[in-house]
This record gives sequence, structure tokens and C-alpha cells, in this order.
Amino acid sequence: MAECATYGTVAVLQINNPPLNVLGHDVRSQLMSGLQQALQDKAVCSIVIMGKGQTFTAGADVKEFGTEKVFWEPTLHSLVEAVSASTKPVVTAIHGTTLGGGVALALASHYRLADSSAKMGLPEVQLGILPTCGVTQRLPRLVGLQTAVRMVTSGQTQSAQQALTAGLLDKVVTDDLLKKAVGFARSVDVRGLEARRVSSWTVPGADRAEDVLDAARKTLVRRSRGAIAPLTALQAIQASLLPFETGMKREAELGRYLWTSWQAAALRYAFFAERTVKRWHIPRNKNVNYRTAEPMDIKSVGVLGAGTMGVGITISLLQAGLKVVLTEVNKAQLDKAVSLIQRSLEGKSGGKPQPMQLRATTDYSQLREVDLVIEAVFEDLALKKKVFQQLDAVTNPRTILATNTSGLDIDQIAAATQRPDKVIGTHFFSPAHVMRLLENIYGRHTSVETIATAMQLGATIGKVGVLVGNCPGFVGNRMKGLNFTEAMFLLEEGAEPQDVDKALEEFGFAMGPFRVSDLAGGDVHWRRRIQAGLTTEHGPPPYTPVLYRQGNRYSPLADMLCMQGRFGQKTGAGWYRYKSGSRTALPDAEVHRLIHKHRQDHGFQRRNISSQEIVERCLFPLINEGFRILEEGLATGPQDIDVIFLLGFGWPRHTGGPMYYADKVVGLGNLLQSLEKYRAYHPRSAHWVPSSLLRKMAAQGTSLSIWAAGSRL
Ligand SMILES: CCCCCCC/C=C/C(=O)SCCNC(=O)CCNC(=O)[C@H](O)C(C)(C)COP(=O)(O)OP(=O)(O)OC[C@H]1O[C@@H](n2cnc3c(N)ncnc32)[C@H](O)[C@@H]1OP(=O)(O)O
Repeated sequence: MAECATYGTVAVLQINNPPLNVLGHDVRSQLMSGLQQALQDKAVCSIVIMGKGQTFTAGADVKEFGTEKVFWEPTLHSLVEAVSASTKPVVTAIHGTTLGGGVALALASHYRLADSSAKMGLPEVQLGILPTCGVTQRLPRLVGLQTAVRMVTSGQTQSAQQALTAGLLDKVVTDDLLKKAVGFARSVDVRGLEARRVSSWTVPGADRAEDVLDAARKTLVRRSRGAIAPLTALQAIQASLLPFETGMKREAELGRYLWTSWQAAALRYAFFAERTVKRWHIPRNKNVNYRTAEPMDIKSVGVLGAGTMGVGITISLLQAGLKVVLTEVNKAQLDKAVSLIQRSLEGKSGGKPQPMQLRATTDYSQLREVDLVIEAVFEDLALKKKVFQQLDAVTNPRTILATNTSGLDIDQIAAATQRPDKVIGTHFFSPAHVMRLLENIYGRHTSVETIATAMQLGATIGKVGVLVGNCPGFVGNRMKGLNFTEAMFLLEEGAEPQDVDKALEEFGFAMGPFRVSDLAGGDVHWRRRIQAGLTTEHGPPPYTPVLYRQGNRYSPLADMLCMQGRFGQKTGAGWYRYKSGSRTALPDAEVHRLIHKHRQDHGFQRRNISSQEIVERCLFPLINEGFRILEEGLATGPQDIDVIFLLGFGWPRHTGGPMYYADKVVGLGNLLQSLEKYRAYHPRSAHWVPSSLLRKMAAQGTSLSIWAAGSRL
């Protein structure tokens, strides 16, 4: 856990708690007793604290957070204070990615050394808590308010060089950190110790504090969208302008406030959910799971289609060091794609040339020897089936064939081949080289090896893979579609697009549904509705009521905009209007007129609709659908649904995701009641009928966490 050794007059305490040296209770205890021994040992003049393995430490053990263990002595706070009060100089030697509590230990030390490849960060606000243990008081004294605010409120890591420049580190070294740290510790003098205690320093540039804090507050109010941790952290940093002990008291108060908040619990859940989804199984056959599966070794990947998705996927694969054969029948499109890929990769490597593992071709037969192909052609079932038939003929029979689709039937695509066991859906989110989510969809015949390979490939290219079953829209789009449906009904009943967007943005989404639709292009879903027979390019299908389609209430408003060529930002007008070259959504009188006329034509009585109703009506049907998905065994557990929404649809992380939010914030009983209430008002919308799983759980008073724990292997 923590090992102690002496090198002449230097005692070295080394954390050894693989994989990430987190500071659980055992580690803290051993570090504390090592420190006390070193202080008592007359032969020891200085002390080095460092870590073995891949990192100094990733910080506090988050697994302890929901338990009493985190308060067992020595707590992290006691350990940090013991380091700070040491009567012998303490040098912290940092390597790898050092986070949270690791930075707290470093700040309390008298000297800080790091390997040149080290990174340091304070991700606490991403867990909804405050970097306590004196971080908010010592850091500004060391690096100034501006850098401290940036590090604490963003959670972003700093490279060793950045940390050195900021004043957070005393020295950056290359090679043999242990030897260099011991050498450095030998050279430091106990007589200078008092001056090295950061707690005795004042914050540099305190005269400009008000301006810095005001500017940060304004940015954070806008960016944090309801998350309380960043603004609370700012208050703690502000307290560093007070005497150190007073500031520490304020830090402790604010720390307790965040520690006990529901947002901290939600963010902790999100942290573990992202890691839990890799432990997949198929709900109907638990023997098919991540433990029994053996992935194929993938070294080369073919990407078919060089549109926006194909380009993003290719960049992700190349960045992970895989060989890629990019195939596109249109030569001009292919050339454009290659130049985009090159530019993007050059940007990533800081202008340094990268060994190009890309072969671009218009010839399908070049895909013969790749291990896996990802098809990324236009979202059209007939086209995809044709392409899969060709791929089946041209590729090696052992090659896995993946389709990048956002909702088409995997079984139908697989049926176009002689190897349905080797066909799988890999739903990337746009931009594919940026978005971390990969929704992997198994079909009826997909083999366990194919599933394991797609999940493994996701991890290799830095994505969080979530495995789901095959149904229209899969998990993400099947649920998300309902949000937009209700948003349009709200327009019919009296809201304006900006009212709906504002309510959901206040809930925490970066953009409301109408702004998202304008960004993505309204025509994409319009084409899908046409394909599904819900509408035509000229209006409702013959003999179809305007407000009722396929057994459900229907709003034709989006179709009406598309029929006018209003596809969103790309046409300068959609639910909003856009000035040339601008992405700012401006309310549009024409849209208001169109909605107003539609209300009049169909006898809608306009009424005022509260933000609460908007949020409930847009989100509750989606959550209800999540319960249906669990019931149908299409997701391994609620975490899978939550991760899809957190990483793929901008669901506000501080609420944990739709299923967590329903369970822990709304309450399943309250959710059921609300669904029943809206169902009574809107009997022609099937999405208000509560799922039987929700009914059962609400009746039994059970929580999704119990359901989830039992269902996970
Ligand atoms: C009174 C209360 C005391 C309050 C103390 C307040 C002050 C201190 C606060 C903190 O220190 S909060 C913790 C800050 N640290 C983090 O948030 C670290 C988060 N981890 C990461 O970002 C990444 O893990 C990494 C360090 C960048 C490494 O990434 P990598 O992809 O290599 O590995 P992972 O798959 O993410 O992790 C492997 C394994 O380790 C588990 N894990 C990671 N970090 C922690 C942690 N801090 N505590 C506990 N467990 C951690 C992770 O869940 C994985 O586990 P498995 O899923 O494989 O079981």
C-alpha cells in the first residue's frame, strides 16, 4: 500500500496501490505512520513522497465516498495537515496523472518536483465536491487567483510544463524520478522550512481580485447550467484572500455543503456508470457477457463512406494507431475527406507529421484484407443492404462488418450477408472523433466474439462503448424522439420555441430541442418520418387526419417547416432565423405566425405553460420509454441508458442521467403519478401509458439501484 525506505538522510514514502494509487484508508494509514517514523528518525533530514506504477496518485478513493471509511482517521485532511506541519522538509515527486487528493498532498509539501510527462488536475467539481484539504486556500497563494480559478472550476489537467510556469512546481525532471527526488531532497535545508509553507504566503495579485472573481462568476453562471459545484468552488477560492485559518474554515463549510448535495451523489453515480457499462451482458442470456467473450485482434479497419461520419470515424481510428482503408466511390468526396483528416491530425500533433496509416481508395476490393469494416454510408436501409451484400462478397469471411446507423434494423442489414453472426451496429455520434459515446447494437445472430470485438474497439479508440439490443432508434434515439414529439405538442398548446428551449436549458441541457433540431438539420428527421410513412413531402399521407398518425397524436409543425425549406442553420431558417454566417438563434415572427395559424385552424386554445410542465412533458415520456427498454431487455441496466444520454445527448451530468434522475430526484412514485396525470389530459399519446416495470417498482417502493446491482455481473 505504502512502502518506506531510506536513502542516506532521505526517507522515501512510496504509495503502492495499483492500478492508480488511490488514497484509500489503508494507504493513508501507512503514509501517516511512515511520515511519523521519518520524523522520529534522527538520521532522516528530509522526506520524499511519491508513487509506484503508472501514477503518483489519482486522488481520494471515490469508492469510499458513499461510506463511513472516508471519515476514518487518518482522513485525507489529517494526512495533508500532517505533511504541512512536518518539521522536516517534504518533497512530493509527481508522475503520471496526479489528481485531487494527490495535488492536495503536493500543495501541503514544502517542495514539488515532477517528471516532464506528468499531468496534474483537480477533477473534484466533476464529482460535485470541493477540492478541500486546503487546496482552495493553498493553490491561489501559489499560482494566483486566475490560474487557481481555472484549475479548480474546470477540472482540466495541466501538463508538468504548464504547472512549472504557473508556479505550482519547483522543478521538472526527466528520467529516474526517484534518484532525482532523493538528490533534490538532500539539497534542501531545514532552516528555510517556515518560508516554504504556502499557508504563510499571501495571494499574489490580490488587488485585482474583484475583477478576476467577477469575470469568473459571469462565465460560470453561464457554463455550469445548474451545477452547483463550480460556483461554490469559486466562493472557496475567494476565501483565500482572508487569513489562512479563516479561509480553511470557509473551505470546510462549503466542502460540507457540496459533499452532502444530491448533485455530488449523481455525479459520483455518473463516474462509476461510465466504467460499469464495460461489464456488459445480454439480458436474455447472461452467459453471453464480457467475461465469457474473447475479442478478435483488430489491427486494420475499413471505413466505407467518406462523409462527415466516415471522416470522424477514420480520425478516431488513426489516432488510436490503427491502419485504415477509407473507401468512397466519389473521388472528389474522397480527396476532400483525406485533406480534412490530414488537417485534423496535424492539428492534434501540434504540427508534427504523423506516420500516416491511411489508405484512401475508390475501390471496394481494397477492403479484402481488413479485420473489420465500418460502413458509414447514407442512412437508408435499401442502400445499406446493398452495400452489405457487396461487402460480404469482397471481404475475407472472417472480417466483421459493422454498420454506423442511428436506428435502422441490424437484422435486416445482416440478412443481406452470409455472415449475420459477424454483423453488428456501431452507432457513432457526431462529430465522431470528438463524441465519446459508441452505442453498439447486437442483432439476433450477432456472435459473442463480434460483440466483444466492437466493445474492445470502442475502448481502443477512447470511446465509452454501451451495448444495446436492436429496436427502431436503438436506445438513444428511441427515447430521444419522444422529447421532440412532446416539444411540438407544447407549441400547439401555447408555448413558443424559445420558451421550450429556455426551460430545458435551465434544466441543464446545453441547447433546447428546437435549437438542436436547427443545428442538426430538420430535414434529417423529416426524411425518416417520410420513410416511416408518417408524412409525405407534400403533407399528410392521403386520408390521414392532420393531428393523428398511426394510432397516436401527431404534430405536423416540423413537417410544415421542412416543406418550406426551413431546415435550420444550414438554410438560414428553421425554428429560428439566422443571420448570414451566424449561429445565433433569433426568434422568427414567421414561425410564430405559422404556429398561431395552426392553433387556430385546429381549435387549440392557447394557454400559459409553466417551465415545470415543459420539463416534465419533454422528459418524463423519454424516461418512461427507458423503463420499457429495461423491461424488454434491450439494455444491460439503467447505467447504460444514463451513459448514452450523458455522453450522446448532452443530458446534464449533475442530474446523473434520465434513469438516475427519475429514481433519486423525482422519485418513481411521483413519476408514475405525473405520467397518469398527463395521460388523462393526452389520452391519444401512447407514451403517457406508464410502463409495467415502472408501475411494479413504484408499487413495491423499490429503487433502480437495487434492480441495477442485481442485474449486473
Ligand atoms: C471528507 C471527504 C474527503 C474529501 C476529499 C476531498 C479532496 C480530494 C478529492 C479527490 O481526490 S476526488 C478524486 C479525484 N480523482 C479522480 O476523480 C480520478 C478519476 N479518475 C480518472 O480520471 C481516471 O481513472 C484516470 C486517473 C485518468 C485514469 O484513467 P484510465 O482510463 O487509465 O483508468 P480508468 O478506467 O478510469 O480507471 C481504472 C480503475 O480505477 C478506478 N478509479 C479511477 N480513479 C479512481 C478513484 N479516484 N477512486 C477510486 N477508483 C478509481 C476506475 O473506476 C477503474 O475501476 P474499474 O472500473 O476497472 O473497476
